[in-house]
Amino acid sequence: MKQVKLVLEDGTEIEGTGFGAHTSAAGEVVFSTAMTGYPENLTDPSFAGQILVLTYPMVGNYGVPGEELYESISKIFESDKIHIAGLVVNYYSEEHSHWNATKSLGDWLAEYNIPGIFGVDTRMLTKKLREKGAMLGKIVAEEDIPLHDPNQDNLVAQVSPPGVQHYGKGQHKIVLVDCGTKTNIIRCFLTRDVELIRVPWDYDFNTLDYDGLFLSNGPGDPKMCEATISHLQTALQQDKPIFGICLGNQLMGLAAGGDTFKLKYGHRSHNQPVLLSGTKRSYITSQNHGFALDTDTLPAEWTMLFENLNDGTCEGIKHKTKPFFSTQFHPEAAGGPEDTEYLFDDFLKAVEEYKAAK
Ligand SMILES: NC(=O)CC[C@H](N)C(=O)O
Repeated sequence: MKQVKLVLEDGTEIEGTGFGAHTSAAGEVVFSTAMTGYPENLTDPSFAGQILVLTYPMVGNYGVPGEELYESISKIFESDKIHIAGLVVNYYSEEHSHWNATKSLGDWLAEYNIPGIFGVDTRMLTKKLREKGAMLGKIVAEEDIPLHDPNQDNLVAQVSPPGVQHYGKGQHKIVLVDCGTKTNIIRCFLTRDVELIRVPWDYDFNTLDYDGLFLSNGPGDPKMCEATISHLQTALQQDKPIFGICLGNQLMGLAAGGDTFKLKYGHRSHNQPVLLSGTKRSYITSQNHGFALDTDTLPAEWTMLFENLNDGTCEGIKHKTKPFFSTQFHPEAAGGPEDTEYLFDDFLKAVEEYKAAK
């Protein structure tokens, strides 16, 4: 293992030990306070372009599970590769032990040419990111490289699949617009009565025959998804149920005529409290986002569905009369609490009602 360093755009330089691939990488440095779930986090396409700091002090101790398939998608991972640009941890546990581990975290990172750095005071680093906001940064091994802002790239186009795929044989035909979907969203649909048509981010789904539309999570600035927003504006003219998660929530808001903004340092953890509007009921949710919808910009036919109890930001919206709703948090979890998975049932109930009325 060799010495490497983490360099931030404010000039901070932190020495540490390299693990994973011995290479340099640049990206946006963000932190997650989730205590477990690195196999899920690292393969979540929403992390594309980001150098991820995990605040949990010991990482790697349960290794990395082997690949198993469920209906041709991964049973365990959230996509078929690692999407983060780099990983920053305090203590890397080189020795792992878990019943389904097949390799170490370091070997897995190396397989995808992703660098990691450990021996970093992640508390100090997280405080800095909280005070100054998410910053650009780089892990530097042998070769110095320039900083790079991934939010200037169309990351969704990079992670979205090239073609259409079909799954399941259920009675409700759902189109999943894949802007970088987590596979647990697919699993959540396939354990219900659904036939899923998974289409690329810029596919004109209005040409398809379907019962309900789903908008996935995905990386980067939602305003980059112009094609999706424009197709969605057509779908919003109709009455077919629409459900969106995370990036899907931001796209729903943008298509409705609202605006998004970049949060100072985002929400990335498994314990974000949200309030269901009009009730005193709160849920603990899994989150991973750096942007948010500005609810003040929502047109009059829309209303806030969930609110973040830490900072008051928008955690979901719904249309006042049509069956359209979306959440900024992750009802599919993976990792994190599954308390809001019932929203998939609510969506399919809306689909049933729509079909019955037709
Ligand atoms: N998980 C997601 O879908 C993230 C959405 C968007 N890229 C954000 O950071 O806010």
